[in-house]
Amino acid sequence: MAGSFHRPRIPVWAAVLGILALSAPWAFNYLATYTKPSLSWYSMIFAATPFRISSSSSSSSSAQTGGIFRSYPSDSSGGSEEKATAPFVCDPNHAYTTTLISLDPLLLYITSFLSPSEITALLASGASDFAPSYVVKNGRRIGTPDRTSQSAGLSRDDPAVRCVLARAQAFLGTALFDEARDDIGPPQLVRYEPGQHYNVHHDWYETSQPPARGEVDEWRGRGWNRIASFFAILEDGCEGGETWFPRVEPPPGLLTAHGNDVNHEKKGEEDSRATTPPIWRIHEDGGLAFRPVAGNALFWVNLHTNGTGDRRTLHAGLPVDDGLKTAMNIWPRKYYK
Ligand SMILES: O=C(O)CCC(=O)C(=O)O
Ligand SMILES: [Fe+2]
Repeated sequence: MAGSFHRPRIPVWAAVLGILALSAPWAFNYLATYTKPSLSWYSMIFAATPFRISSSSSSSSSAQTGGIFRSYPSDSSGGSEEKATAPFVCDPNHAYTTTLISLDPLLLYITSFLSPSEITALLASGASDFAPSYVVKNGRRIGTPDRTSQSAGLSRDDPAVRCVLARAQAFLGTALFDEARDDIGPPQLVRYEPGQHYNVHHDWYETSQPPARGEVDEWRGRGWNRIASFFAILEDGCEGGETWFPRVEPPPGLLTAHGNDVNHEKKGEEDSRATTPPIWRIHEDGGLAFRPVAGNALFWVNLHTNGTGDRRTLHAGLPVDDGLKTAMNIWPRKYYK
């Protein structure tokens, strides 16, 4: 019959496949939004799927931290996507300045220890490896409510990591670092979200640490301890999160010393000197507290000349109240006879 209408026949399997294909992106968005998966199954599925769900933040690159997708601000020195993905180039003449905070124990404040491009590269290098931070007790790694941040080990094969470690090693000089026997140590990133902290502690070990299993090198086969600490800030978009040294007494004039107002130079803000709080201050419970400023670092010596730990290096990462703080730890190892 002319004009009769024939309904097209769609096989049931084709209809089911079609519905699945249409709903897959929505399902992944739902998972990403309403679950906080630290689970590797999620990342595995996400990596395998042909879909990419765009982040709500358009002006930043994204990285994965412990299964949670997080945004980093784009490099202020770069900006375009092309620059962000350009290979890292180490500047062996990178300039920084130091302010002597305390002579005994030795504590220095280093301004511009890291450049913006180094920060970008270091964040990218550790981005996928964040896991709950631990402490080492009796040779074992344990989680503790004293340290609630997330940490990510950094590969020493990464060009940016190598570049910064070479700078740290040069900083130590021959007084603190013997190239033939000491080791700059495995570096790590540490990240604090609101409420996270690291209670008062020292970075040195009560007893020197055993060498890596199977180590036969004449020096590296001996015991070691952390001679010094570098604590460099990568991301400072937070309230709170000061690094506090309760047993370091400020020498006279320190609060108004050069270096305590450098933040305005870094950010290029003419009038921020009036509105930006100083970088270091006297803490209400004694000692000195340092506000996190990206690019800058604290450096202190942990051990007495006889190799025992200096208890005055006690310090804490005070709780981050809001935002995010990310930093890099470098703990040079001194090997002992
Ligand atoms: O977060 C801080 O301010 C200090 C961190 C620290 O002391 C450490 O990681 O050993
Ligand atoms: Fe520490």
